[in-house]
Amino acid sequence: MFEASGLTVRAGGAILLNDVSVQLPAGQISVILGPNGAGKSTLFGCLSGLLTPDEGAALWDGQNVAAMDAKSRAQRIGLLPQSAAIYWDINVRELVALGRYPFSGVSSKQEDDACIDAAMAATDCAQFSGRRVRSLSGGERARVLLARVLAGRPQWLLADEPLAGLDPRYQMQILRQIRSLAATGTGVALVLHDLTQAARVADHIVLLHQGRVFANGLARDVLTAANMKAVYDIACAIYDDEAGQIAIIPRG
Ligand SMILES: Nc1ncnc2c1ncn2[C@@H]1O[C@H](COP(=O)(O)OP(=O)(O)OP(=O)(O)O)[C@@H](O)[C@H]1O
Repeated sequence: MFEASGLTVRAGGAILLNDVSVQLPAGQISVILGPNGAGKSTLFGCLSGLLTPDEGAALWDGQNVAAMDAKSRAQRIGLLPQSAAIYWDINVRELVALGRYPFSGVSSKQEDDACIDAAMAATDCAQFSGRRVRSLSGGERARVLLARVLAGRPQWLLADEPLAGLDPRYQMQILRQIRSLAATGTGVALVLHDLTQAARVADHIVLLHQGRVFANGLARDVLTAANMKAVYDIACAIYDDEAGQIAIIPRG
């Protein structure tokens, strides 16, 4: 269980998170939604231990993440940041292999190679193995960056917009992979912007607005027309699809 307990983050005279408390169970997919600037990436900063909140704490099974040893935190929590910037023009396999860095000295080359190969297969990146990362398209890079995180076999995956730039086929493939990770007990939290994708994949949704939790629960209860109007200031049509899930169509 991951828990945000009363997280408050302030910067530059603004309150980025304001007393945010949520529980994110392992083995489930939690989707964090909210408008631009709502505080989603700031929340991931706190959950990953990269950002120390001014008040409150991110707790993993009761342990304060900010106080964890950095190496063991990196071995357990895989963070896919929102920015897809790549600063070194190394080859794709080398970049994915960086996901094994927290395990240097504790994992064998054979184990590292198996993790790298599996992550590249899961994201369909093996075909680019020897390519320079800067020669890849935006969607290809996004998959490679996800592969780097998966190569670390995290117990918790925090992925900030993992579907950004992916075509519909790869969106579905990556969501299938993420679902199967959760089914094996991995904790998963995703920031998404596509409301229908969020409804499809989420076990539960946390809707942030202006640094606060506006709603938290099942997709059907959170993604209501009234909540979408209040948070995004948009009108939405909400349909039941043939699979018994909801589709949310912004109408303007
Ligand atoms: N150092 C800072 N000083 C002032 N405001 C900041 C600072 N850092 C971040 N912010 C603001 O905090 C808010 C939350 O940022 P955050 O990146 O968490 O939003 P987000 O929900 O992830 O947005 P997006 O959907 O655009 O990625 C934004 O309005 C941002 O401008």
